[in-house]
Amino acid sequence: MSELAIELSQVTKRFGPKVAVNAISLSIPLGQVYGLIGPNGAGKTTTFSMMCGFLHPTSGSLRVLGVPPTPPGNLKGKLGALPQDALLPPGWEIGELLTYWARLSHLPQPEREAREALEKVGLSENWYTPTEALSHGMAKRTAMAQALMGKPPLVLLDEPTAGLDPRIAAQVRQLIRDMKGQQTVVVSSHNLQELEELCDAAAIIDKGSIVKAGTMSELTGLGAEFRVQIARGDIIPPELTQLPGVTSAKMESPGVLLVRFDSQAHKPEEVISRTVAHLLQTGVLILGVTRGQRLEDRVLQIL
Ligand SMILES: Nc1ncnc2c1ncn2[C@@H]1O[C@H](COP(=O)(O)OP(=O)(O)OP(=O)(O)O)[C@@H](O)[C@H]1O
Repeated sequence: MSELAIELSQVTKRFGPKVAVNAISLSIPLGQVYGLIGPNGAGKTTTFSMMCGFLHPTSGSLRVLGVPPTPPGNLKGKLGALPQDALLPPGWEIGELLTYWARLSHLPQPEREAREALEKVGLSENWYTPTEALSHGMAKRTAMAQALMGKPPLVLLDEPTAGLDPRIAAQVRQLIRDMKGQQTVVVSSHNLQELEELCDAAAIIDKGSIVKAGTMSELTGLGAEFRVQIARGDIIPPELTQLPGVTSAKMESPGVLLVRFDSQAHKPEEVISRTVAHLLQTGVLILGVTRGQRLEDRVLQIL
């Protein structure tokens, strides 16, 4: 198997005249938590559905765990998926339903898998609850439990925390953190703080195309820029660009100095310390220093 969990090459999906996904190329290494970011209608769910093998691309090619994802049997037992609007069949108790699904996936100890998965999503008390009696959040957690059963090497989660209360959402985030390095997880969410915390890398999609992709550190500029909150004093940017490593310096907004630096040749701590020392020497008073930019701000800037 290749070192890539997922590889999309020039993948396009049309629905009649509508181009939902437009020539996307994407590589997701094994063991990463990878985020799909984008506004409503960007094409995230369509991309997910193609990765799961639920939809066939109009053109381009996909490889998931080294094989084409269609027909879906290609990935049997290797892929756990939480679709965006997971619907549970009526007339089942959830323990019974998960055990049935575990059997369908040929897991060796179906009932045990079902119990462990329900425990992970905080529903261990609900073994006998009928599917019709589940709240939206409980139904979502049941669907998530299905995706986790058997510890598949690849887990695709479309908006896993949307509609969950804060305590359960935090529990789901911890589950994803625990999978890091052991399973590959692709997760889409509109909660960008959540993705910033969880993901090793992400792609920002808009109108079916990737507008930016990279590691979280690249996306947030963590290794290449910092901001200094200025309380008082005169900033002379040309003086700052004379400092070793500093490539640009400008007032981004009143009281906020943005400094970019050459992260290949210089360590962040050295450039930051030199800059701060220079500012202090020239009588500038500083309120704080932050590295990079919040993912949310970055995404709003890009889209
Ligand atoms: N079956 C379909 N038939 C026609 N158009 C579709 C179909 N599925 C999706 N689309 C369109 O494709 C585009 C991408 O939709 P998609 O659901 O992938 O977006 P998304 O990024 O997941 O959005 P959201 O954040 O709202 O869930 C949208 O314009 C949507 O209307």
